[in-house]
Amino acid sequence: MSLLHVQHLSKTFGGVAALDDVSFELPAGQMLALIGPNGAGKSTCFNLINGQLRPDAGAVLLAGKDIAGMPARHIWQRGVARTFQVSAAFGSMTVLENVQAALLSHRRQLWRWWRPAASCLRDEAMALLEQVGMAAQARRACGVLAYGDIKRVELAMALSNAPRLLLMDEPTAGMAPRERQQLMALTRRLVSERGLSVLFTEHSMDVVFAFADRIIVLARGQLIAQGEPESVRRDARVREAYFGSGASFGEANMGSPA
Ligand SMILES: Nc1ncnc2c1ncn2[C@@H]1O[C@H](COP(=O)(O)OP(=O)(O)OP(=O)(O)O)[C@@H](O)[C@H]1O
Repeated sequence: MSLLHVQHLSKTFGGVAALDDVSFELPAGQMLALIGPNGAGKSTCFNLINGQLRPDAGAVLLAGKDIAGMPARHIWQRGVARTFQVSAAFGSMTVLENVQAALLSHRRQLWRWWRPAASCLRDEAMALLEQVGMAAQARRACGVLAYGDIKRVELAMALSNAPRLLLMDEPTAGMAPRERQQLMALTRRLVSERGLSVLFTEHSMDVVFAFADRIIVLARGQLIAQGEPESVRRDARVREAYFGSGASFGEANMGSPA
């Protein structure tokens, strides 16, 4: 059984079908890329899976249990975490404090925040920072970190509820090519080590084709292709959706689709 099984998911906004009868699966321990031109329905799909939106129809099975329409917090408690394009870390707090706050929030122990930060789940936070290669910078304020390092901290924060499924919304947006590769290689390692499943949206095709085990492609709310990277790269409907022609994906970096 797949960890995530999306079945016939639909969502309409004022007559616009943002997602139209979409179905796909994500097995445990895999990275699945969700791609498509602007307005294809990627964010809507994410928001339906993590409970920010209720579907008009369809199911979202997490390990066999339908979570569609549950409050976002309940879905998070069931092991669905998300990273955002916009930074979720507090710049004035240290790296360690940000991860401690994420751990405390998961356990609904915010009252403990009034104690000295050092006593709150310090070892657990440090263990997470070790995993993302940020332990050495634990005492630095997030506000002074390089962008790629902030992304690592956010990854540690997302891991604070020991997720089974991690949703990553354009994880490498705004990063230099080398930083992109490093962040996704780290994500890949976490997937292997923790048996995590990752669903990610991404406009950078070099990242998608290098790191996705499988790819699903949306266009105007409909799933138009899915499969392994090479078959998706060759798919005529995908090229049509991206370029409106028979043009092919470049070998390296496509940049943002039109
Ligand atoms: N809250 C909303 N109210 C009205 N229409 C919406 C809403 N959210 C999304 N839409 C519409 O649904 C469609 C899908 O939007 P969505 O944001 O899911 O696409 P996307 O693939 O994430 O796009 P992008 O790559 O530009 O972020 C678009 O036509 C969008 O205008």
